[in-house]
Amino acid sequence: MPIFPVCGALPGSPGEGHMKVGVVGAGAVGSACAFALTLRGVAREIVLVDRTRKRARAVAADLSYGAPLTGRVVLRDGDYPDLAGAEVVLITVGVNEKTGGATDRSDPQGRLRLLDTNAGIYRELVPKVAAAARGAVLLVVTDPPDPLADLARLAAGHHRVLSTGTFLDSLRFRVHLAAALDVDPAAVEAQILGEHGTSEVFVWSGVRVAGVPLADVLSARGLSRAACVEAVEREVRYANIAIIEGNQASQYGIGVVSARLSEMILRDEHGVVPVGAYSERFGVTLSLPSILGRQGVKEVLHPPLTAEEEQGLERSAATLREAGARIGVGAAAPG
Ligand SMILES: NC(=O)c1ccc[n+]([C@@H]2O[C@H](COP(=O)([O-])OP(=O)(O)OC[C@H]3O[C@@H](n4cnc5c(N)ncnc54)[C@H](O)[C@@H]3O)[C@@H](O)[C@H]2O)c1
Repeated sequence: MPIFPVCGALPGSPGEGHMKVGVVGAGAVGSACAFALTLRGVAREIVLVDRTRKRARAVAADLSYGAPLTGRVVLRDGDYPDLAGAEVVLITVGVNEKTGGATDRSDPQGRLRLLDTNAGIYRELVPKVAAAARGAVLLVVTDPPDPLADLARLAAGHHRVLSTGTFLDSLRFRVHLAAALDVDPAAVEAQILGEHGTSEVFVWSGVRVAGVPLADVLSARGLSRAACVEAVEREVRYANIAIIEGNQASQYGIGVVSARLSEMILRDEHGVVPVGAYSERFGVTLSLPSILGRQGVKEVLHPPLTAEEEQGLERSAATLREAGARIGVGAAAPG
């Protein structure tokens, strides 16, 4: 329901560029997603759903008071049926790394430690989301997003399911490379592929600064590649844990990432970013550079990789297939 009484219809009309986005989960991440969606002017209507309705209502009300300075958007709290007509639904419910005990840098399981608990929540909730928001693209934000996207795809009964995957990791990669090289992150092209988790693959062979290969930039400055790799990977791999140690939850970066992905989908932009989608080749959801449009991933691109990176991607896929098997998703081995 609208936070405040509405006289007349909500802006826009469903099916005519209404741009309705659902955010399921109004915790730290869901609130940050709704905030970023509001600031970017992505949607005309944002519906927040949480098991604690009061929380969703409070977040929607809080954002509503800033919305007149952003764009024309109506924010509401709601229940699952209120997601009807949404074109994109972000799913952010579940335990986070802090409450789920996934903040140990030496734990090879990493975010996969949250899988069993969050899979239980997804089994119950995704059918309700899919029944209400029939044509929507579902964007899985909850950790670990890749196996949960596989579960959500089966529970929803369609393929319009993405995981935020390694888009955020890739931005962290760009930001730390840019800091190391003292350049604008916008000039750095760099990607992380595979799992949003400990088996992720840094594609060092593809790093460019305004088209110039990293090796050339480093050698022109007399810098060591090994030192750069070690320092940047350490920062990026544990970026979430460092944030949680200072502020309980990693939320703002993923909020902007989720809003930007929603925008690419709603506007049928054909943006190309590393995002998690089911891969026939790997038999599981994992991140590869993907062309995003109104129905989700339109096409996946396979960048050239070194033999080592290729092996890393195979290992990442195997890790995710094992995780899927653990929750009964039973991803088939690739043919
Ligand atoms: N994909 C990424 O890159 C990324 C980044 C940061 C966090 N995350 C993940 O996002 C998730 C949410 O994190 P958070 O910090 O917002 O947690 P949080 O505890 O602040 O919020 C979770 C919300 O989910 C709601 N919820 C829980 N179970 C529910 C259910 N069954 N039905 C409806 N609502 C329910 C809770 O009421 C709460 O409001 C975690 O899994 C976290 O690890 C993912």
